[in-house]
Amino acid sequence: MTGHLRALVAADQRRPLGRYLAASAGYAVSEGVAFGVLVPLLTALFAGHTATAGRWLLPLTAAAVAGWFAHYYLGSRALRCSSAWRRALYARLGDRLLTLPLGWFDGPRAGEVPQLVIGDVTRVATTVFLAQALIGAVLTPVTLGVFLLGYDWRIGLAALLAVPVVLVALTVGRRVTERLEAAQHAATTEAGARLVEFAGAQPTLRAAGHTAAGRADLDEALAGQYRATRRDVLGALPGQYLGQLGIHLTFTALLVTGLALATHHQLGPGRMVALVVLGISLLRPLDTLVDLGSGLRSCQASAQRIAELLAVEPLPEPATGGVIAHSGIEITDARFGYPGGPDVLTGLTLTIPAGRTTALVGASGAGKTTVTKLIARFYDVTAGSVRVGGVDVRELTSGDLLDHVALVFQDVYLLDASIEDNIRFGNPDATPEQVRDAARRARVDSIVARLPDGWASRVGEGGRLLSGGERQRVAIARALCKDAPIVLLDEATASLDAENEAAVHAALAELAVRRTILVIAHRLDTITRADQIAVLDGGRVVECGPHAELLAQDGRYAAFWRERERARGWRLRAEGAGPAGAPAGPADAPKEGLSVSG
Ligand SMILES: Nc1ncnc2c1ncn2[C@@H]1O[C@H](COP(=O)(O)OP(=O)(O)OP(=O)(O)O)[C@@H](O)[C@H]1O
Repeated sequence: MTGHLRALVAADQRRPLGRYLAASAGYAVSEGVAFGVLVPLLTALFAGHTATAGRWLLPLTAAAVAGWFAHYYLGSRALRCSSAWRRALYARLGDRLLTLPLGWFDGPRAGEVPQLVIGDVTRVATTVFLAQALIGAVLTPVTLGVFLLGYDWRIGLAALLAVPVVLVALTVGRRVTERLEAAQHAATTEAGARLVEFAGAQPTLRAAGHTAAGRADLDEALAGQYRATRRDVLGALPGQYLGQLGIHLTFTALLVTGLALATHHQLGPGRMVALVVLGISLLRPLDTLVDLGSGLRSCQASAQRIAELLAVEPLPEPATGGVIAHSGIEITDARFGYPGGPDVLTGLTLTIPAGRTTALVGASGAGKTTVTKLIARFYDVTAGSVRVGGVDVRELTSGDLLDHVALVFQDVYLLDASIEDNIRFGNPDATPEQVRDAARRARVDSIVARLPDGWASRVGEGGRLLSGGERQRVAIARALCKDAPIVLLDEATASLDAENEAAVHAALAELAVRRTILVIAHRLDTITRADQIAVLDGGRVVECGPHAELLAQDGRYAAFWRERERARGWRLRAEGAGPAGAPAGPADAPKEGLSVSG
């Protein structure tokens, strides 16, 4: 066991695993001994010395019985070691996932978690079985080699010289097969992906009347898969037979050596046959050895992925954090950039007063979401500070910070559970009355009224059975249920129908009572109702104040506002004059400058 694999064995598992490996070694040697004893037994039998042969039967039987018990013991031990290792890895991964910086889940590795937990852990745990097979494939031939050299150095030497030849033949054959299998696997994956894409695009393609579009890509991928499978089937055969050819040639060479010795009366026929059989037995496990090589490489790759995740450092935090004195937030001269990227915030300063609503506006990519993530400490600023309730977030425990903050994302993720459970998720200790009250205030009760099973209706994975606006209302109810004094909210950009729009606004108004709200505002209504509006540009707050004050400043915000007013007027005219279903105008077009919709 090497490198990352060894590093994944916990201290308390080392001893039982060591015992298991030692027992595997004992078993492998005893197998070699049992084969080795066959030689004097067969020699005596061929020579007609049945009494001598009978005497050799005793150690042979003893070795066979010991081997049987060892095999049984190893089987149950392997299962126990493997499942204990799997449990320990799950526990370590679970602990690590709990302490990973929240920002990690934003990054490219987050998508690998299911593969890591399901595939990689299982693969690493099966190394226990591979290790036993590996030990057998090495130690049994070594033992046989020792016996063979002791019985007849010439046949022993011939068999040992054949080892590298057979190993090279098997390895080359295996490489050829693996390369072809990899190409075939890639082609199959590609064809599968094209098929899924083709199926997924059907509604769009049919709606646009392009039923044949996308078919060419799919046909090409299927043809590629057929070609790769054909190459694999035809090309893998020589690869597979190359190794076998090596073994057969070696068998012939051993037989010729034995026959030559027997012809020159240097070896009896019985002994010659027994030694040749022993020589072949020495070479057989090499096939397994080469097979195990590729299995072991994939286990090591899995171990490396797990080790990399376990090595991700949590953000440092104190054992006992400071005391959050109020629900105001101060961001001072904050700089931040995502790993490997340019700075998104370049010295941002913003005071978010307690109990008030602050709207963040700015062009797409200006860093509005990033500001909320720094407050919830998904990441740490690289310079400057973020203070919540007067305390730097780095001096708070993550538990304390997240107890005070509720997050309502734009792409709300709901659990595939009932609406009630989804709301309770914000506060597992909430009473049924508190849950219903939060739901009522977030206008979720009207959603419940139209669902077939009422409160018990499941919302589907991610909440797919609800509309975007409805999902956000459930998320607001969840935040109300949590009753955190600070709410960070990314308003839905999706266009909402009139009922949802009104309900979301009513829910937001409930949320704003007594709470500090930082809202990434996309709607003019939300912006104008905010106590203050912070305009982000170039990684800084360039203007901050109430709507009327910012308009009076006649700066960036005022320019944006005039633009929106013009767009709204244009839209009203277009709606009044245009044909039914005509585009509504710039209000629905991709936004330039500040990101809001009217
Ligand atoms: N996890 C991430 N890793 C790397 N870069 C990121 C990540 N999240 C955001 N960014 C980049 O940081 C910049 C600011 O992104 P952010 O999401 O904060 O902007 P935004 O103002 O909220 O934009 P929008 O209004 O479009 O949501 C963008 O250039 C974005 O590409």
